[in-house]
Amino acid sequence: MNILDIRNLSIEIETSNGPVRVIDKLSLQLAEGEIHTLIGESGSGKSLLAKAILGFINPRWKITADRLWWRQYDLLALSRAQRRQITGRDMAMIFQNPGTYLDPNSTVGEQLRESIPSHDLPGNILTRRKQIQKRAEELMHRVGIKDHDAILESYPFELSDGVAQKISIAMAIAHRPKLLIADEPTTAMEPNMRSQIYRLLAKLSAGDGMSILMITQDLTAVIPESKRISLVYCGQLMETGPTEDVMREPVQPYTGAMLSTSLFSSETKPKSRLPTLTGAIPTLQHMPIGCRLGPRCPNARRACIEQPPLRSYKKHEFACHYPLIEVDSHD
Ligand SMILES: Nc1ncnc2c1ncn2[C@@H]1O[C@H](COP(=O)(O)OP(=O)(O)OP(=O)(O)O)[C@@H](O)[C@H]1O
Repeated sequence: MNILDIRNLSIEIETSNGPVRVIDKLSLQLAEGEIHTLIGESGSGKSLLAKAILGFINPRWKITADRLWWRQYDLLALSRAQRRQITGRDMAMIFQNPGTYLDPNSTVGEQLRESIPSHDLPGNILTRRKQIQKRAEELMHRVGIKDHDAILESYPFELSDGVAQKISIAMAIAHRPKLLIADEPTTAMEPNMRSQIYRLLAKLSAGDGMSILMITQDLTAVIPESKRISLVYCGQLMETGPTEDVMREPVQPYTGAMLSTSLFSSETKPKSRLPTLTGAIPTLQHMPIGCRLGPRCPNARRACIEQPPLRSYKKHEFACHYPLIEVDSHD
C-alpha cells in the first residue's frame, strides 16, 4: 500500500525573470516499509520535493498537486498546525552534512536525549530521566555505536563525519518515524563509511517497517535494498519503476545517460547503446519549454516542445516522446 502518494505536484517560485516552475508535475509513490531512491543532478528539485513533503514551504511559493497524500491525510487540505503535528510525529529527515545540523555547544548526549519523546513516559522526573538515558543508549546501539559513554559525552566537533551521521540518524529515529527522508546522506564520506551508513538505513527500514526516501545525484549510490527508483531532471519526472527493471532496461534517454556514466553500465547494457548527455543543466531563468531534457537529449525532435505524458512500459513509467525502446501503447 502506498503510504505517500504524490501526483502532478508543481512548485512555482518567483525569480527576477518572473515565476518559474521548479517542480513540474512530479509524481512519486512510496509504499510502507519501502526504500525509494530519487535521483537527479544538482538543481533538479530533489530537496524542494523533500521540503514540500515535510511542509517546510516558503509561503510565497505556489504549490499545486492533484494529490499530496500522506497515509490518510490530504496534506494540502490541512492547516499549518495540523500539518506540523502530523509530519513532526510521522516523518524525519537526515542531511548531507550532519555536523552542521548538530548544535556545536551541546554534547551528543544532551542533543540525543532531547530528541527522545518523554511526554508518555511513566514515573517521576528521576525515573523518566533514567528511561531516557536507557533509550539514548539503545539508540546508539541501533546505529552501530558501541562505545556509547564516550560518544554521548562528546561535542559534535570531536566526531568523524560517519559517526556524526550515525548520531543524526539516531536523533531522527528517536520518535520512531514512519518516513525518513535521507538527503544525500553519504556525500563526501569514505566508501567504507558510505556502505556502513547505507547498511544501517536498510536495516532500520527492514526492522521497523520504516519507509525511506533516499535522495542522491548518483546512480551508483542506489543500494540493492532500494525497491524503486525515480529519476528527475529540472523538476520533471523522467522515469520511475522497480530498480532492477529500470537499470536493466532504461526507457527514457535521461536514464540511459545516467546509466552510461555510472558503474552499473557494465552490468546492464553495452555502453555504446546508451546515449550520453551533452551540454549543461539549464538555469532557472532559462528552463526549456516542454520536456526540459530537450536541448541535451540525443533523441529530441520537434514534438519535445510539448511535455510528454507519463506512459507505461512493463512495470516502469516514463515521460518521453522518443524513448530508447520501442514502446507499444499497450505496454
Ligand atoms: N528558496 C529558494 N528560492 C529560490 N530558488 C530556489 C530555492 N530553493 C531552491 N531553489 C532553486 O530550485 C531548484 C531546485 O533546487 P533543489 O535544492 O531542490 O535542487 P537539488 O536537486 O536538491 O540540488 P542539489 O543536489 O544541488 O541539492 C534550483 O534551481 C534552486 O536554485
